[in-house]
Amino acid sequence: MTVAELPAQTDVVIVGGGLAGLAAARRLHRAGTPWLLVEAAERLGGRVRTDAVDGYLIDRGFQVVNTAYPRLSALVDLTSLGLGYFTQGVLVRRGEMLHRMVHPLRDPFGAARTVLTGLADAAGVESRRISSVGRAGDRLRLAALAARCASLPVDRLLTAPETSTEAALRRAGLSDRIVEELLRPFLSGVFGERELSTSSHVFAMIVRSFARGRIGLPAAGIGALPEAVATPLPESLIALGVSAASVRPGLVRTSAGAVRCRAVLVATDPATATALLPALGRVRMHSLTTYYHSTAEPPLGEPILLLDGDRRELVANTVVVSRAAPTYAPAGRHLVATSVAGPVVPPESVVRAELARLYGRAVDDWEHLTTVPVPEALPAAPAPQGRLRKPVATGEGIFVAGDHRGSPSVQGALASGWRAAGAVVGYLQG
Ligand SMILES: Cc1cc2nc3c(=O)[nH]c(=O)nc-3n(C[C@H](O)[C@H](O)[C@H](O)COP(=O)(O)OP(=O)(O)OC[C@H]3O[C@@H](n4cnc5c(N)ncnc54)[C@H](O)[C@@H]3O)c2cc1C
Repeated sequence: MTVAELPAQTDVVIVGGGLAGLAAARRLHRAGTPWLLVEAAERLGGRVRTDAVDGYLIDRGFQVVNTAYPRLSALVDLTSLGLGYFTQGVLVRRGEMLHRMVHPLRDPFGAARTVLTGLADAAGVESRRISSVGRAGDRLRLAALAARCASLPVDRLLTAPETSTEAALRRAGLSDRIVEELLRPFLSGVFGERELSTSSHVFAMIVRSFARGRIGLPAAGIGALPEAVATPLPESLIALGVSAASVRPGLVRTSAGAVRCRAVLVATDPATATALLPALGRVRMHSLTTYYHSTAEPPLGEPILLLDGDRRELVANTVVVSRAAPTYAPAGRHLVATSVAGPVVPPESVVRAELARLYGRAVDDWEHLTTVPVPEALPAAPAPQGRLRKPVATGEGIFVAGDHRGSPSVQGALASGWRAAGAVVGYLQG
């Protein structure tokens, strides 16, 4: 729809065309409720987008599709995305050695196989002496935790006593070593914070999806995700480049004029949602920065996340993304994505030195393509959250969705949009 065609009236105005707004539109569309979506940017997707630059696919920060997200697979035929998958498990750098940690549920007794002695393994990893990450019993405890999160009903997980993630890891009996060498670096890249102050309920949902699903990247980049959610929606009901300036019951004022409506659904980023609806209160955000490098000689032979077990607390993870999805780099080149959690954006030279240590090889000839800082990447969800699924109705026909209304994730955003649209339909029928 062009800006000039903005209707003066509709039943529901959705503000924001990220995953939450698009999921809401899908539900309203299915219900046959007239709606209009206004999106401030010139394209849909919000925080989930991909730029094609000189033959590389540069996602707006390293982020992945998890096949176990239930709302995602309900809205999108995942096979249509041409997903390239990452290896299940991770590599951990500790001193001179790289350790392979296999997926705890696939191989709960696999500690011995974290050992690679002298021989190069499938990833081309060589290690010099026998050791492992964590202490005896850690793998079994980790497997038990994963099995519990994978098998219990979600409601049970979300009504279990709530603590910080750090406290939940200690309560599960995991050793300081496995927390510091594996879990803290891994989770810092998921939460955007190293303190592990994030609610144990969010942690349980994350573990559940990692235990039940696989992670991968769409062949066309992560931006293919919102495109796929939007595919069944008529373009004539979506106004790009139109920003909502204010919302009040029955009226949305936009940069292209006012639209009267029966209900408003605010599905913007958290900061804009609070600006439009101050009663929501401020939402603190966590930051993530991704460094993209290109190389002709990839440091690993498989698509596996490499973590820093040396407690250097800078790089959360690094991965050759083009090993999972070869479309991410032009022929003869590979794309390496390296994530740093927190508001500080270290100079590329500092990150490059860390990459040389982590991969155990010279990286001087790697080309730095770009650094993508996302200061407002994920809403903070510290314990106690109380209800992880926050109310979506604010009263007088105004509704709110977004990853700040559920778990800070793709699933949280989609589910909140779906839930809010359901509430809107009920309100309009009521
Ligand atoms: C670097 C990074 C890595 C991540 N990694 C993962 C991951 O691996 N797995 C995972 O599950 N999640 C991940 N996430 C989180 C996930 O991307 C978000 O939770 C999700 O995209 C949020 O969607 P949303 O619709 O709630 O908000 P947004 O994507 O922020 O969408 C809000 C939309 O509203 C629009 N808007 C704002 N103001 C206005 C206005 N006034 N008028 C009209 N429109 C407006 C914006 O332009 C935007 O399109 C990651 C996020 C980042 C940034």
